[in-house]
Amino acid sequence: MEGVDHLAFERNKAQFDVDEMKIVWAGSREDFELSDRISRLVASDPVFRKDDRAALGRKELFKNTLRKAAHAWKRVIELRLSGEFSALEPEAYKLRAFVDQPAFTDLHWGMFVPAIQGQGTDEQQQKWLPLAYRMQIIGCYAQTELGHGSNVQGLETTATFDPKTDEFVIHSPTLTSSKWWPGGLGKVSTHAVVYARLIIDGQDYGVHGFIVQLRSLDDHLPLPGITIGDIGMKFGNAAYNTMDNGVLTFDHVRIPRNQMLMRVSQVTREGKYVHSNVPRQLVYGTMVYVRQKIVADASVALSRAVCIATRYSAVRRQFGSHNGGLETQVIDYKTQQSRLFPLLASAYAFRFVGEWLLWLYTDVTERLKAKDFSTLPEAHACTAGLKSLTTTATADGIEECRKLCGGHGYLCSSGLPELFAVYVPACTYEGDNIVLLLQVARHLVKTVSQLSTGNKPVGTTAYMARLEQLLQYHSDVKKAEDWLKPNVVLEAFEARAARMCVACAQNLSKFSNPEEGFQELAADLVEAAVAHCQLIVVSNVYALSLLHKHLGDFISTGCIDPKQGSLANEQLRNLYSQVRPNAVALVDAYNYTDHYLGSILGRYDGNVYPKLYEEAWKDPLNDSIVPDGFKEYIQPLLKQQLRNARL
Ligand SMILES: CCCCCCCC/C=C\CCCCCCCCCCCC(=O)SCCNC(=O)CCNC(=O)[C@H](O)C(C)(C)COP(=O)(O)OP(=O)(O)OC[C@H]1O[C@@H](n2cnc3c(N)ncnc32)[C@H](O)[C@@H]1OP(=O)(O)O
Ligand SMILES: Cc1cc2nc3c(=O)[nH]c(=O)nc-3n(C[C@H](O)[C@H](O)[C@H](O)COP(=O)(O)OP(=O)(O)OC[C@H]3O[C@@H](n4cnc5c(N)ncnc54)[C@H](O)[C@@H]3O)c2cc1C
Repeated sequence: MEGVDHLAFERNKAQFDVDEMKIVWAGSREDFELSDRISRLVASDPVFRKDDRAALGRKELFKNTLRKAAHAWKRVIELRLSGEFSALEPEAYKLRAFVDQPAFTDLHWGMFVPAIQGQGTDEQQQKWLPLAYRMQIIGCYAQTELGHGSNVQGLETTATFDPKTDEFVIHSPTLTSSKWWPGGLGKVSTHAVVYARLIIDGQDYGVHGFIVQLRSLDDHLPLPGITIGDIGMKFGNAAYNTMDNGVLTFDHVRIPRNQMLMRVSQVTREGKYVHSNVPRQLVYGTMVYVRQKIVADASVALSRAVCIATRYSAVRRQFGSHNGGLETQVIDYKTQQSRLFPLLASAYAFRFVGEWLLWLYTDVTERLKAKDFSTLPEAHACTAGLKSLTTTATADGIEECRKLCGGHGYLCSSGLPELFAVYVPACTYEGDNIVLLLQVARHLVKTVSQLSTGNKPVGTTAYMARLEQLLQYHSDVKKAEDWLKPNVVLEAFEARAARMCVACAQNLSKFSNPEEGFQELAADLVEAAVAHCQLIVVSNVYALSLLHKHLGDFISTGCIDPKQGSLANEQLRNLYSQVRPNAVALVDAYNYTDHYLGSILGRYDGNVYPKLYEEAWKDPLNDSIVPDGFKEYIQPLLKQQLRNARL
């Protein structure tokens, strides 16, 4: 049977309505129709072709990115995808997603514009946003330095107020203060939001954001006192090398006072520092916004990998032929199912948790407008924790999908190597995942310690209010089906997270210096934070596979016993059998075009082998039958062997 038939057969097995599921995945019928329209539009546009990417050198790749970005912007305007004011509309965002190539525009729209929106005064917004919305200026987010990234308070760039001229002097005092990493900075941005230490009259007021023009709007040359370049090739071939991550130094560059972003705190004409009645952490607001976006995108990246691995696993056959019959589809191996189906479930779970986090983020944004800052710590902990959890699981999941596709998964034409290389920095950028989990742990430990003062935990930590009950809890699961009850699963996860947090809090209390204790117990704290974040995401299959993976936690905290652990495993196997006939339909529900998937192994028609064979011949090495270099390097060897043989 040919691959084409395999997938048609698989699709016929589905026990649910795929079209309905497409709408569930998209969020609504309107969202589905929009995604469907835009993905087809991108797929049919030759400028957005991407199958030639792997063979391009850096310069060609980058020029090609500029071309795509300019064309994307043209299409946004022509199709009126940008709404009245900006490309931060869902339509434009979708177009960007389906173009599927990181570019400076991500940082312009994703960080520069939100930084001005969130941290600029009304006056500053009126001045800068129209220019940014029309892309008459292009901006980036210049926070990280060569010497400091995670430790934002450790940044060294200075912005010294000069009362004589009513200006700030932006300066890079050391090599390690060079801005290093900002995307879009290296070759494109005309402006940046630069994070620097505010110095007034010799006093250091900590890190603040400043709008700084970097390049001339006429000839694109760096302005006086500014040195900029690209930081060099990154992991993977094409992958993230479409982005000009940059290095930037300032030599006493002057900017007007009104270019400090002054929503959170201000510097007056007289050089007085005034802090508004708002938490200083609002300066970190852009990071919270992007972390939420990253969580929403995790399901997209994971689902692409899962779609490729699922379709290919249904097409691929190895072993098990009897009497000359067909070999077994690798998707029928229980080990394949136990590796693949939890990822399939995770992609769905992350899709829904992304929606929930968007709700949480929208809620906190509305509250902030009304000067209610009460949910800010919860929003920070959830965005940080879920960013960490989902990106780690997605990066690991993409790599697992590559392995699930055997040798062919290692070919660029499988789409998986590039997907991994583009995705994996998400575990580092916008906050290193461990550093972010430690932020969650701080929030949890604080929540536990405040219980005794009568502070009622809220939001995702509300379960801690039932601490006594959770500390007494022992699962009453008696048979495998009991693990299908959502409450049974949820309680086990709550009890495990609560016990791990309490254990950390108790161990911390043994240290006279809490900071020292926090450093010493960091590994346990990270595990408690993971347990809490997993609790936020749990759902049936996903929850049980997690429970199985972290069985040690559940047993060692006394939430369940080993027998109940085996029952969970038994139930998991039952669930895999139920998922099996639906697997291909479940990935079809993502509605991805072949252009977007960019994978021969994941083709909708399953026609894998002929296309793999065809693709191999397109490699530049196959342009000639005898390779360049044969005469210089191969022939002499062969002749030498011949001589030796004669000797
Ligand atoms: C052309 C066609 C059209 C195209 C249209 C396109 C449309 C595209 C639109 C959007 C695209 C979006 C996608 C964007 C893609 C972007 C790609 C990503 C690029 C990556 C960019 C970056 O990496 S930017 C740099 C990020 N850097 C970090 O994340 C640094 C990490 N470090 C920190 O965040 C912090 O310093 C810390 C969390 C580690 C805190 O350290 P520290 O302990 O020193 O804390 P502080 O003393 O500073 O503060 C302590 C106190 O504050 C609380 N807190 C900390 N952070 C926050 C926060 N963010 N919010 C609220 N509260 C916070 C902390 O909990 C402490 O609280 P206490 O109560 O005092 O305990
Ligand atoms: C592709 C890419 C794009 C980026 N784009 C931008 C951008 O547009 N703008 C921008 O400003 N920045 C950008 N960055 C920088 C990025 O935000 C930082 O690299 C990131 O925040 C991690 O910080 P770091 O490099 O200082 O890592 P480090 O903090 O040096 O991490 C190194 C190791 O130390 C560990 N570690 C650090 N602190 C602690 C701690 N307190 N406890 C325990 N372990 C710790 C980490 O877990 C990690 O294992 C980008 C980075 C990448 C890779």
